[in-house]
Amino acid sequence: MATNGEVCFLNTTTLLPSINTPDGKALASKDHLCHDDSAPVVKAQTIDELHSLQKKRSVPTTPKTHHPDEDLQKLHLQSISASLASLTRETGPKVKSVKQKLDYLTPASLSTSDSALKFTHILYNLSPAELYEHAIKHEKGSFITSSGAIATLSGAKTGRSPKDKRVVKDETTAAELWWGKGSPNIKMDEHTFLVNRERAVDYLNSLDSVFVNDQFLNWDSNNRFKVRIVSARAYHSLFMHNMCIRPTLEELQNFGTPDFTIYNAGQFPCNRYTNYMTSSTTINLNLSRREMVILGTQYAGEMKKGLFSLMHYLMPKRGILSLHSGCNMGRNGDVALFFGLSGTGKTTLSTDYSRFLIGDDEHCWSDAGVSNIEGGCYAKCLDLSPEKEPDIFNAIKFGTVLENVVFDEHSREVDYADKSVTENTRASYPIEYIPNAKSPCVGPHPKNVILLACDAFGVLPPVSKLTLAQTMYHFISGYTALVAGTEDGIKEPQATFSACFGAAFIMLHPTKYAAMLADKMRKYGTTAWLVNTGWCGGRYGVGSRIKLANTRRIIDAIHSGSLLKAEYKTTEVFGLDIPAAVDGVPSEILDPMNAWDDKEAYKETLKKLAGLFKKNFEVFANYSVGGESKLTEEILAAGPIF
Ligand SMILES: Nc1ncnc2c1ncn2[C@@H]1O[C@H](COP(=O)(O)OP(=O)(O)O)[C@@H](O)[C@H]1O
Ligand SMILES: C=C(OP(=O)(O)O)C(=O)O
Ligand SMILES: [Ca+2]
Ligand SMILES: [Mn+2]
Repeated sequence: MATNGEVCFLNTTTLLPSINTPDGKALASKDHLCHDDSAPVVKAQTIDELHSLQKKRSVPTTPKTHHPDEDLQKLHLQSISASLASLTRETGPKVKSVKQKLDYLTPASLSTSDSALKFTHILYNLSPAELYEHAIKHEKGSFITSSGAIATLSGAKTGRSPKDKRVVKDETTAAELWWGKGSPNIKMDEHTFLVNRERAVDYLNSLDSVFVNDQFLNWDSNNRFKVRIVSARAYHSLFMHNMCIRPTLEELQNFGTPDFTIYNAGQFPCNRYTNYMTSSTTINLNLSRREMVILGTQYAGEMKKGLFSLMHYLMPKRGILSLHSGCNMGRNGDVALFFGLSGTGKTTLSTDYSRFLIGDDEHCWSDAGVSNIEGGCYAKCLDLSPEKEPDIFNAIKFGTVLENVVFDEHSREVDYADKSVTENTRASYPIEYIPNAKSPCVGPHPKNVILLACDAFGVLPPVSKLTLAQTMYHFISGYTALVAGTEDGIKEPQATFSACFGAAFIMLHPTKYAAMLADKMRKYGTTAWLVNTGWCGGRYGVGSRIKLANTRRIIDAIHSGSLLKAEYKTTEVFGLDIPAAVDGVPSEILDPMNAWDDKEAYKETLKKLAGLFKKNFEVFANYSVGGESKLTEEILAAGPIF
């Protein structure tokens, strides 16, 4: 084919109409043949010139070459270069931003390897439109859907790999972190971390270009952190653009050195012969170096949840509680937190058209109130419908990353019911894509905390009011039960217990977070509720999942304060206080015993679940919560009795 300015002749010249030149003289002598002079002529002499007219000079989100403070500019580039330093490139690669044609930084040492001679283009804080183009040009499986979102594949991994997470155990972290049975922190040593870091950095440097995102964590301006994400895929860069807080141009120019850096070399495996590695996937956290390395998984959620782990270490040091929770606020300033494991409804229920969204997944509770850690949401898309979840549905537009969804090859219409790739289909979008998101994403102390459990056993009541001791018991337990397989036939629900509703992300012993929660709830007079977003009227296969509309009415009654005034009775075994009536909800479902036809089956299932709770709690029985023996005793007594 002909390229730029070259002409390729086809054997049809005799059929061609006359051609007008820029000066208006027709090339062919035959007059008036397809002669069209209605359109003005472009102001360009060459194709290159024409293309250069297309892009208007903008204020890039990148610190500019002609930044008034050249020293600052240079420091910034050196900092990016330093992030990518390795043994073969002592000062990092020669950094070049493709946008700006910057002078290359010359390495201090002589070039000793091919790697050191090679340029690596830095694609720095690109816009969503630029990232779309990169993804579509270079990343197989990237497509624009009919609503304007970008569909992508996360590769072999479509969910997190908690068994492949490693945390560096050094002198400091040995003493500070929770290690051993039940802990998510599987140790690795500093040397092995450096081996993996080098592997990731060398991989990234071997590419023609890498993406660098400089962004923030935490909307609480007194406790904000600067993060840098170095990645190889436009998908990862756009995902983090959406999920972290996006800096203003001014904030970016004064960014300086990041507090924490992620090296995402997810397409490249770790070497499984390396010490401490048990597969070709590894996610490594080094708190002393303030770095994270990802090898062998492209699932983008690892980055956001890795940063969340970091916050679970840094925040408690400052007396701030980090929580795996959604958060929203009513018009009167009443804040609610929604705790729960994956799939229990944090994102769905915190996104509520009648309330302000503060965040869907990660929050801090300090003496100043609550703050979102992130700048975006990460919603499950399976069976998403515009009727049931309009705000999330409408957020899936230009800029949104749609992971692992299936779409029509022609219309690019997404089929949200299709789980051919995975059940864990996801949408990542900036929080402002939700119309009533609050900006900044902060709020006063919570009036209510709502513990969500999706109970596929169907024995937990749709709603119950908790005492402080019960709140602690259920917070430390972190229960949910989902159904394992989707193959035909009824499958036994799988009970999951995950301390603090996020055991995969906590860094300290669960009782540390629980003590802080108890302390804050007492101090600020917060009420706690347990809401079952799972089955009622029988276990999975017999009963059915409680309708989202009913759960929403229950949540509305909590927010409005009307549920506080209801009449309560106490259930057997779990000793939960359940209301007799909730506005708009059929009363017969409120007591799970009523809802089950087979009362014997109910009692049996109830005891079975209670037994699982008891067994899970055994490991915590010897720990005191916040050094308060009275509270510890109360918590132990707040579990099921049978
Ligand atoms: N009664 C219900 N309450 C909450 N979610 C429900 C309910 N019934 C069905 N769902 C579905 O369950 C899923 C909850 O997932 P999500 O809100 O993303 O959980 P999380 O954010 O806690 O991981 C959504 O797909 C939602 O549509
Ligand atoms: C992103 C995640 O969070 P959640 O499912 O709670 O939304 C995850 O657990 O990978
Ligand atoms: Ca989760
Ligand atoms: Mn969520």
